[in-house]
Amino acid sequence: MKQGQSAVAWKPKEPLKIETVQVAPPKAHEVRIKIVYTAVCHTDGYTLSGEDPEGIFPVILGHEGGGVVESIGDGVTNVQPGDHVIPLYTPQCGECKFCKSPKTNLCSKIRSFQGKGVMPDGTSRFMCKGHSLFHFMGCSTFSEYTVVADISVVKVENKAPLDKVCLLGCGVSTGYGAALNTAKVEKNSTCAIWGLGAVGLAVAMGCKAAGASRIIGIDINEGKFEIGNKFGCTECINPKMYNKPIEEVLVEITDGGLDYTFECIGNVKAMRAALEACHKGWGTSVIVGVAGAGQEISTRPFQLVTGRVWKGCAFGGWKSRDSVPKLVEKYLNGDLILDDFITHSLTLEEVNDALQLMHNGKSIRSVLQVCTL
Ligand SMILES: NC(=O)C1=CN([C@@H]2O[C@H](COP(=O)(O)OP(=O)(O)OC[C@H]3O[C@@H](n4cnc5c(N)ncnc54)[C@H](OP(=O)(O)O)[C@@H]3O)[C@@H](O)[C@H]2O)C=CC1
Ligand SMILES: N[C@@H](CCC(=O)N[C@@H](CSC=O)C(=O)NCC(=O)O)C(=O)O
Ligand SMILES: [Zn+2]
Ligand SMILES: [Zn+2]
Repeated sequence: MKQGQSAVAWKPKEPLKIETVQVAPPKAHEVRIKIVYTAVCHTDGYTLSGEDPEGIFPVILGHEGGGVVESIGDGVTNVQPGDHVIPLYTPQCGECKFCKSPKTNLCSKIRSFQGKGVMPDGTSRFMCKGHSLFHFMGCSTFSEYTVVADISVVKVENKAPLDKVCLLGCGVSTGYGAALNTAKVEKNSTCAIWGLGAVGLAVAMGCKAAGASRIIGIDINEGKFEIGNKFGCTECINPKMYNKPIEEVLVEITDGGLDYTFECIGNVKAMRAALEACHKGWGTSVIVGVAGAGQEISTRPFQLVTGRVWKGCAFGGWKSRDSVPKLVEKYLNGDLILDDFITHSLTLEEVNDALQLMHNGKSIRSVLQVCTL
């Protein structure tokens, strides 16, 4: 048993509490990790808000982490103690029908357990004050020690700074992959991105890398425009500054609509606007944002009949264990930005401040130091 500090979400909507948590040893095909850094993603705040249909409490949130393997269970061959690793909320078993298909990255091997907040044997490794705590997205990185399935973790080069590459555990990989893998943005194409948080900015980075000629950032927080331009937006607009729907504005200023649009907020009205801003005949809209419980998308079917395509992705469509080390390498070679996403460097004790900064639109990513290497 290992004992360490974790930020525990005892109930929805309540501040997280730093608690001493007992973390059981890894069972077969499990890995216990000492988390060194974790970032805070909008999805952590979403689940804490009580809007996640799969939200379950008490739980240790966090899924954008970097750490060092502390111990491994029987049968683990892909990592060993001392390895630097990134936990993966989208695992890759390599054996299920999803993993075998080149069409998706959604491994199904342990998804049902992950959604129930337990390890693949149906139990938790976390205990606090006599209570069992649930795992979150198969990662639970707001914790000094965590246990994950071996298919949910990948080794990265020791020289990769964990306070930066932890961002590849979710937001940056997601946005970058949404542009490159899901939309497959082409050279000289036109793109628009709703929501200039880390995910939307990473989409912009992907669109720029693909050679898009016009990348329009759309956000109600004009404080995000400067960083939007830095990540490749050729212009940024605030939908509230127009007296007609933003999709109409966009269709007008782009000669009939965009080639690719991306929703990176989790707002179903923005999802509709993003679809309807697409060019007739070929425009593709990618849903990346996660909408709250009970919300549904709608549009006139005519929008699809006339050739627009509506799709979405999780973790940017990356097959996780194959791709994350390559993204790390890209970062180390200077071909992928990570540092500029980090607006705040805090500690695990300051996790509630990090959540507040996110909700107030003041941060892109806060990276929390959980312990020292
Ligand atoms: N599909 C997937 O695999 C993944 C999905 N997600 C989801 O992606 C979304 C974005 O995540 P993240 O970048 O971390 O979130 P952030 O909160 O950092 O960014 C969202 C941005 O959208 C802006 N915004 C809010 N409402 C509107 C609106 N009506 N119109 C235009 N802009 C708006 C926010 O403004 P303000 O600054 O005022 O808040 C903020 O700048 C979330 O829904 C998250 O859950 C995240 C990771 C993976
Ligand atoms: N639990 C929610 C859905 C949440 C969701 O869509 N999560 C994304 C990742 S968001 C990361 O920050 C995801 O990977 N989805 C695919 C999956 O299999 O979960 C709900 O029940 O609506
Ligand atoms: Zn996330
Ligand atoms: Zn699989």
